[in-house]
Amino acid sequence: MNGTQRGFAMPRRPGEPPDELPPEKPNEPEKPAETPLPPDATVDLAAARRESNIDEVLDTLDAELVGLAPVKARIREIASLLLIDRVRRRFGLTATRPNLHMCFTGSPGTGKTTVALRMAELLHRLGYLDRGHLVATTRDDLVGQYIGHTAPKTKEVLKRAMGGVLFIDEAYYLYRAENERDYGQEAIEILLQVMENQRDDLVVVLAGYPDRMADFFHSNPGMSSRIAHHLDFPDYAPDELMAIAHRMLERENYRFSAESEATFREYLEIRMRRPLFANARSVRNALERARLRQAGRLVAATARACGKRDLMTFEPEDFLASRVFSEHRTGEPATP
Ligand SMILES: Nc1ncnc2c1ncn2[C@@H]1O[C@H](COP(=O)(O)OP(=O)(O)OP(=O)(O)O)[C@@H](O)[C@H]1O
Repeated sequence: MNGTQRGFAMPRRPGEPPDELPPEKPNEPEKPAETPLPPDATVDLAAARRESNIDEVLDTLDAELVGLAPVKARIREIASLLLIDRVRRRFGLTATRPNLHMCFTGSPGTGKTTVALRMAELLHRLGYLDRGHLVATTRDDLVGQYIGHTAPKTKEVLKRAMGGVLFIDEAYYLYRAENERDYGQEAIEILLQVMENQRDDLVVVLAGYPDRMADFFHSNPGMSSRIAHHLDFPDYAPDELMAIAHRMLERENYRFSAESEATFREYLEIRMRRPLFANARSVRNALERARLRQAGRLVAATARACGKRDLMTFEPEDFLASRVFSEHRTGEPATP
């Protein structure tokens, strides 16, 4: 359907599926290059690597995320595989495109969405995905509340994600074992079909807590068999969280005073043991709140001139005013 025809299309009735997904392409071997290189030719892999611009994405990933060495290593492996596939095609060597659907397990705030975003960019640069964008979803984006609503909803999301990465956070909520007629099952079936038949156009990343993902795969072996890569995102240790905080501050032109660094570390050690702790996301939120307090402190101190150093520096009171400290002192229950 071209753009003009679409403009004159009849409005959809409620519950009627939207335009169908793009036609399925069988996962055929890649076509060889028009004129393959002769068998005795050689290719400069470093130049091929430069041309694809993948190092830029890999360097961004390194700069952006502290730690996560095994995750970064796996991403480099996938990048190498796709680069070699490209070079093979230049020699007329065919191979089916690798399955790249993935599962990212880890607690909230461990970097799963950020890595999925960089992955999408990388796959685009290597010619695997046409667009390389990320569509982040949860059950509510895919599953309807009434009969007939789920298929159109799921297909609409899939259509938006075509050419990029579809990220499904807490994917296990799609499946509700206690309710046989849950509409989530319908979404899973559509996803399975697209993951199999249109994997040249879309990479699906399922994300969530490790134990719940394991249960989900146990109940949905079809889904499990379509996942090629499992990447684990462990919780961060206090030193890593401090390194993350430093990196965040550096990017925003802030810094800790010597005393406030120790206060922030103490804050983190308490916060980590309380409910709803979300790793790097909690670090980000704590720094945002400290920024607010620092601004209040500076504006209130009208008797004192304010220099660049003051504007950049967090002091202990910017953290000590946090509820985490007061609740810790009084033993009150944690608040989000
Ligand atoms: N290793 C890290 N180094 C630096 N920043 C990090 C790291 N991991 C996560 N972050 C930052 O923490 C924030 C949350 O990360 P992200 O959204 O990728 O986590 P997530 O695992 O997808 O969490 P959620 O499931 O809650 O969305 C982002 O701002 C991200 O840049």
